[in-house]
Amino acid sequence: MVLPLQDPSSTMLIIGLTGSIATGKSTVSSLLSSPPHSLPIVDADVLAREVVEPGTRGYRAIVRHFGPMAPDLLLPASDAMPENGPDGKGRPLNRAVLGRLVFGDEPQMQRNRAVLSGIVHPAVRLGMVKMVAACYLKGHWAVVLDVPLLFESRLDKFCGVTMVVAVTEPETQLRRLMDRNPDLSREDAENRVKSQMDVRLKAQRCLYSGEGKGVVLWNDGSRDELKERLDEELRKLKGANPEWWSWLMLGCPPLAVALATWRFWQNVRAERQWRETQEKEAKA
Ligand SMILES: CC(C)(COP(=O)(O)OP(=O)(O)OC[C@H]1O[C@@H](n2cnc3c(N)ncnc32)[C@H](O)[C@@H]1O)[C@@H](O)C(=O)NCCC(=O)NCCS
Ligand SMILES: Nc1ncnc2c1ncn2[C@@H]1O[C@H](COP(=O)(O)OP(=O)(O)OP(=O)(O)O)[C@@H](O)[C@H]1O
Repeated sequence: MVLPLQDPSSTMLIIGLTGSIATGKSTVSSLLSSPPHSLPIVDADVLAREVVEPGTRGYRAIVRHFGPMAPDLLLPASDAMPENGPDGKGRPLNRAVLGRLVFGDEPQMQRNRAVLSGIVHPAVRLGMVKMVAACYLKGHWAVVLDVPLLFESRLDKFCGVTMVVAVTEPETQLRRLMDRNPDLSREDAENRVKSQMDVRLKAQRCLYSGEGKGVVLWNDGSRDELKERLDEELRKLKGANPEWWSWLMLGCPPLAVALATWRFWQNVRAERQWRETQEKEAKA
C-alpha cells in the first residue's frame, strides 16, 4: 500500500521555481517542460509581459505614471511602427527605458520599482490562479510556477515545494547575464542583480522549508550537471506525489481544499519563523 508514503498535504504539487536574474531558472524551466518530465509551466515573466501590452489596464497605468518621467517610454514611431501602434492601441513600452527607471538600489529606483510591481503583480497573480486551476482540472500531478520574485512576493506560501536555481559566485551570474544580454552595460547588469534579493539568501530560505519542501539546484557547473541533479530531484518528488493521488484529489474537491489550506498554513508558519530568525541575526 503506497498511501502511508504519500505526503498527506499534497493535492496537485505546486513547484515554485525561482532564483535570481540569470542564475538559470529558464534553463531549468525548459528542462521541466520537456520529456521525460513534460510539466506545465506558469511563467510569471510571460504573464508580466502580457498584462502590459498596449490596450491593457496595466499599460495605461504605466504610461500615466512613468510617461512624464521618460519621454522615450514608448518605442519610437517609424515606418514600421505607426504613431498609434500596430493595432491602434498605442505603441509598445520601451522595456529597456522602463528598466533603467526601476532597476537599481537608489531610493527613487526603489520607489519606481514598488509602483511598477503594484501595477503588474496583481494582474500576474490573477493570471497564475487561472492557469493553475486549469492544470488542476486537467489532472496534472504537478505544475511549475516560474517566478523570479517568488519569495519577495510571498507566493512561496502557495507552493508544495520551492526550488531555487543558484550560483555561488556573483561573477558567474553577472557574466552569464552580460553574455545573454549583450545590450546591457556592466553597470546595467549590476543594477539588475542588485534589484533582487541575493540568490544565496534565497537558497538559505529555501532550505529552511525543510527536507523534501525546499530544493536548491547549484548551477555553477555545466548544463549537463544541472540536468542530472534536476532529474534526480524530480524522481524523488514524483515518488512522493504519484499521479493517481492527483486524480483522487480531483474526484474529491473538499478534501483537496482542506489539504491545500493545511499546506498553506504550514508555509505561513515556516515563513514567520524564517523572518524571526533573520531579524534576530540582524540585531546580533
Ligand atoms: C522593468 C521591465 C519592463 C524590464 O523588462 P526587460 O524585458 O528588460 O526584462 P524582463 O522582463 O525580461 O525581466 C528580466 C528579469 O528582471 C528581473 N525583474 C523584473 N522585474 C523585477 C522587479 N520588479 N524587481 C526585481 N527584479 C525584477 C527578473 O529576474 C526578470 O526575470 C520588466 O522587468 C517589468 O515589467 N518588471 C516588472 C514586473 C515584474 O516584477 N516582473 C517579474 C515577475 S512578476
Ligand atoms: N550551467 C550553465 N553553464 C553555462 N551557461 C548557463 C548555464 N545555465 C544557464 N546558462 C546560461 O546563462 C544564461 C542565463 O540563464 P537563464 O536564462 O536560464 O537564467 P534565468 O534565471 O531564467 O534569467 P532571468 O531571470 O533573467 O530570466 C542563459 O544564457 C543560459 O543559457
